[in-house]
Amino acid sequence: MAEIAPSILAADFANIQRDVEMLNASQADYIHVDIMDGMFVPNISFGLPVCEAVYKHAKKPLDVHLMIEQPDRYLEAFKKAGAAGLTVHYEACPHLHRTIQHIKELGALPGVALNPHTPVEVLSEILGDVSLVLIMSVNPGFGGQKFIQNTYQKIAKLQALKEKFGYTFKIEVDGGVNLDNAPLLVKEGVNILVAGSFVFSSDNPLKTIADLKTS
Ligand SMILES: O=C(CO)[C@H](O)[C@H](O)COP(=O)(O)O
Repeated sequence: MAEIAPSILAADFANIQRDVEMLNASQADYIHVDIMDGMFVPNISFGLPVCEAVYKHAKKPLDVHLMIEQPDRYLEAFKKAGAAGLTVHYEACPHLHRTIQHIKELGALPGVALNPHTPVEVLSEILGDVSLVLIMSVNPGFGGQKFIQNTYQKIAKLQALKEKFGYTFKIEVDGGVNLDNAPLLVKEGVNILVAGSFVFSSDNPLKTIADLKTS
């Protein structure tokens, strides 16, 4: 059964406490927090104060996805703002090993994310050091985009590497996730499904989260 990480990016920011409490009452396993800086990605989402506000009400661990340049500058601050897991982008980290060690030293679970065009093989020397690999199934920056079909074979390749070397990291997929693609994603090896608009724009988010979990 997959774990579910609804993305707070798709919540109603004027009612953030209400939406976090809905997630607390749901079968969600994490709350996914998307940080965008307008540089690494073209959009700006929100920063530390919103992360702190979510953390204040959250009863689920915060899975923080840093879509920012030079993420090392903000690791400690996001850990203090409530991050249980900190995921950085391979494409934003010239010294990825150092960055991953820094996240571990802070006491957070280290994750690495890949943009759609980046092959999984670039992670071969770091896979033993991370708790999570996040495969972007849309180009990062915006919620509500169309799922990229090539993601399936990318996940299959990552799962094959995981099995071959006995790694323990979880595979997370993010972008355009819905009930049509979730079953095949889980079959290919995905452990955590991130879903934003599909959850928050549904008539019954609690049921949508439950349905995704059993997909
Ligand atoms: O990282 C993200 C965008 O960069 C979002 O988490 C992702 O797009 C989820 O939103 P949706 O489910 O609406 O596609």
